[in-house]
Amino acid sequence: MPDILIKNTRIYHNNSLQSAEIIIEDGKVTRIGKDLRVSSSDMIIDAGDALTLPAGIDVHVHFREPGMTSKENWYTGSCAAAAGGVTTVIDQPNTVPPTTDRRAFEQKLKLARGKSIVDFGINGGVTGNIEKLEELWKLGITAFGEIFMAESTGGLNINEETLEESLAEIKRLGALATIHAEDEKMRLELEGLLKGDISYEYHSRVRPNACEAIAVQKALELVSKLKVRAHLCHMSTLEATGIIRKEKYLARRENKEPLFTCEVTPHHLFLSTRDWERLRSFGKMNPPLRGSNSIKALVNGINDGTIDMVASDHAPHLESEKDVDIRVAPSGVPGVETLMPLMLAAVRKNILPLSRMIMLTSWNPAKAFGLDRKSKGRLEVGFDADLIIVNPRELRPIKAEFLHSKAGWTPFEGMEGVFPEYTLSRGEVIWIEESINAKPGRGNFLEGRGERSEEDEEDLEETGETQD
Ligand SMILES: NC(=O)N[C@@H](CC(=O)O)C(=O)O
Ligand SMILES: [Zn+2]
Ligand SMILES: [Zn+2]
Repeated sequence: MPDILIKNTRIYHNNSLQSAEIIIEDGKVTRIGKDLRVSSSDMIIDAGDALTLPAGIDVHVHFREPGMTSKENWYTGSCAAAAGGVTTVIDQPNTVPPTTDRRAFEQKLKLARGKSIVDFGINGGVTGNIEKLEELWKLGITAFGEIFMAESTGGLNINEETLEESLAEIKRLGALATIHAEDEKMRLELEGLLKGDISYEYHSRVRPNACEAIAVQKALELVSKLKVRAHLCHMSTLEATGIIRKEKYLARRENKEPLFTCEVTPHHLFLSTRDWERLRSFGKMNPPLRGSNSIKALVNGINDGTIDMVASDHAPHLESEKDVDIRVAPSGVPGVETLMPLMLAAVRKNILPLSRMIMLTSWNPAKAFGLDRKSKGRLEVGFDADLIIVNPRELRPIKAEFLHSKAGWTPFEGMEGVFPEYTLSRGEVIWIEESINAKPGRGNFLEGRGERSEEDEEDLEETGETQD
């Protein structure tokens, strides 16, 4: 593997931006300093005073393969990630077949290994398949979920009883549960009441703020009852932010780390119910577009530590599928390629400080999903050289024609983003001069903590140890 010297760059270190040089050997950052001497370096990148930052870790993508490859596949999805400065993704289980047993997991793993150009984890589905959860965990899934408390793409939602039983099993395994929190009863009731409503905003009304708040409350009650580690996906409301802030405060008051983390998506931060007119059915996603009060609360939440990370919920659907009646259109918007550009643009616009943006996109997701074990999430000696080089002053309009997802459109069309000039994954330059520079299949599978090789199992049997 070539060694790389990045010179003439600035990094965020000790609470400030500092000039630095970075040496990368065997895929890892091995030295950070000034005027570093290298006898021979295979490649020198002159960053021209641009910033070098940790690349993004997107813990919530739907790459659609197997089964829905007209919308996306592991190659196109991972190219979109790389071009947007994301070098690690975690894929969701609502594919066809859903990732709910060994066979489906192995099928997805093989496809991803053959095609992904970025490193990846795979989540295991929870659909009432309680007897399969242990085998999925041992196969190396990153986490369970997203566990659907309400209907969304794929129809994998489960009822409250099954949710509780599944969470108890996930606790027994010592694994992490990720939860799509919306209240299905309320949604169904409102769907009946709003039968005559044919406006686009209907979708925001049928899944109102309370629909999320009720489910978040329920989920957190189960988390504290069962003491299971959990992660709340795509938080979108003022109410949920309030509940989470309070629960975290109560935990910390007792000197405990909260048992849960949460994420917010760029579409809930930067789009609102005002965009229904522009986006029409293209603005349909779960949870739905929200009003300005929620957006303000989410911005406060990302700044004060209530929200732990941003994730894209990259949910590609084709234009032809979206450009139909609001009730018929599938829910979800693409976003893996615009996650980092939009967050960097938000830093540029003083919506949040750069230090916080780095935490939200790299270290916090790495910690919460156990990827720190895999040397992910920091620009530091010893960590994987998963890096982006960006010029934060270069705001550019987002245009679907330059994006890599098969979706072919973006809800952020025309909005400003800061795109990476280079993306490095384990020291390999995979995005440079607006082009992908990577072979399909170079991405590594990042197996989860439950992964046990057959040898491990035999060792355990011999020593008579059992798993806790
Ligand atoms: N967010 C969405 O509206 N859709 C997601 C599923 C999900 O995350 O709920 C999808 O897979 O299409
Ligand atoms: Zn979801
Ligand atoms: Zn999702």
